[in-house]
Amino acid sequence: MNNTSLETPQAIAVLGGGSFGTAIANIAASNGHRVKLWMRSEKQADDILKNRENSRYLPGYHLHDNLTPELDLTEAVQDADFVFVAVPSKAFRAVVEQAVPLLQPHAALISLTKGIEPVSFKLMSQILHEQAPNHDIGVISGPNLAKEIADHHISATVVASYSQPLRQKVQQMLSNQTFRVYGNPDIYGVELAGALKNIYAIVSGLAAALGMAENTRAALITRALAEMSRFAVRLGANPMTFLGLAGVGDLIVTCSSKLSRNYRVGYYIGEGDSLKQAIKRVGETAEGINTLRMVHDKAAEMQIYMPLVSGLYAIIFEDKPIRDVAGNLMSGDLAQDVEFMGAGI
Ligand SMILES: NC(=O)C1=CN([C@@H]2O[C@H](COP(=O)(O)OP(=O)(O)OC[C@H]3O[C@@H](n4cnc5c(N)ncnc54)[C@H](O)[C@@H]3O)[C@@H](O)[C@H]2O)C=CC1
Ligand SMILES: O=C(CO)COP(=O)(O)O
Repeated sequence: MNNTSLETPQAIAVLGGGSFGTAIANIAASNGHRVKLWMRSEKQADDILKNRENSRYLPGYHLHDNLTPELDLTEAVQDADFVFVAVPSKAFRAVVEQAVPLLQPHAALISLTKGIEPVSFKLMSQILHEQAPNHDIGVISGPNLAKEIADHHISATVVASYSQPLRQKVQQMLSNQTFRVYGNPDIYGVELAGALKNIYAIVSGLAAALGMAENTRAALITRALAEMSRFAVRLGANPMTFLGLAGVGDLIVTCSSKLSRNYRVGYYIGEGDSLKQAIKRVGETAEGINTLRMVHDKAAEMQIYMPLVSGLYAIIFEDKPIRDVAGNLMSGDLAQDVEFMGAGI
């Protein structure tokens, strides 16, 4: 990574011109950096050049002049000091494989993606470590609905990396009056939190469509936190990470807002749509369905108790009636509230 001060404009590439890639690219551009936003669609790139707007993924938001759309991957990354990857998890490896041979030796790679690779159960940072072992690597995750960021609502996020200089540079590069970036060295925990919360957003959307009360929402979010930290600790993450923005913060927002695509998938299923209809109706990336499959299988393999994951899986993939699943959740063995306090209290 280069050591120039961030008062000097940095060359930044953002790979993926969807809603989150565009929102983060626009923050960096507005902070004075030179940003190339790599995208596949010529139509979208033209739209940005002519109208300074990504009307497909982030309609109604003006994009800063420092942001340039780019269709050619080599042009996008060859001079970049920092490369942010914002494509869905299923496309992540293929995009990174193409980009890495084109990078400057000092370039850092930062994932914005909240998912798990199908089949391999790898997180995006693990793919980055495999593909680019000589580059500094980080991830960004937190309660960050792209439209609210673009709307300049006060928001906060977390950059996680083993490299303290990289954390600090990303904090400086992206922070502004309405966006505040915190650091965390627990890259695996931050990333796992961002992926897992999508499952509970679907549960919460589904419950909301069925008339969930506020007590119910609070119970659901809190038990989701217990369940996801139990899983993450067994996989080697630090449970304390789940008390931060990437854990509690992101659970609160995605389990409460119709701006979350995962919440909407659940909501539409609760209204009676099939999974296929719900995904089509959302029309954008909803990582939680793949994550649900992956986590369900991993929890079974490692014998980790995850009643919300099992319940949602049974509703979506085994056609179990929602009422039966809710009944089972309420009649499980009576348990301790905060399990990391130990059994002796
Ligand atoms: N939208 C949001 O509020 C947030 C999204 N994220 C995460 O960011 C990641 C990306 O999501 P969004 O930008 O929201 O998705 P999106 O659905 O808005 O856009 C996805 C973008 O990726 C592009 N893409 C898909 N496959 C590709 C490929 N093979 N090669 C090149 N480009 C490809 C699409 O053309 C599109 O531009 C997801 O993992 C999501 O969980 C994280 C935080 C907030
Ligand atoms: O991760 C997000 C907000 O933090 C966005 O959630 P969705 O992918 O469900 O829209």
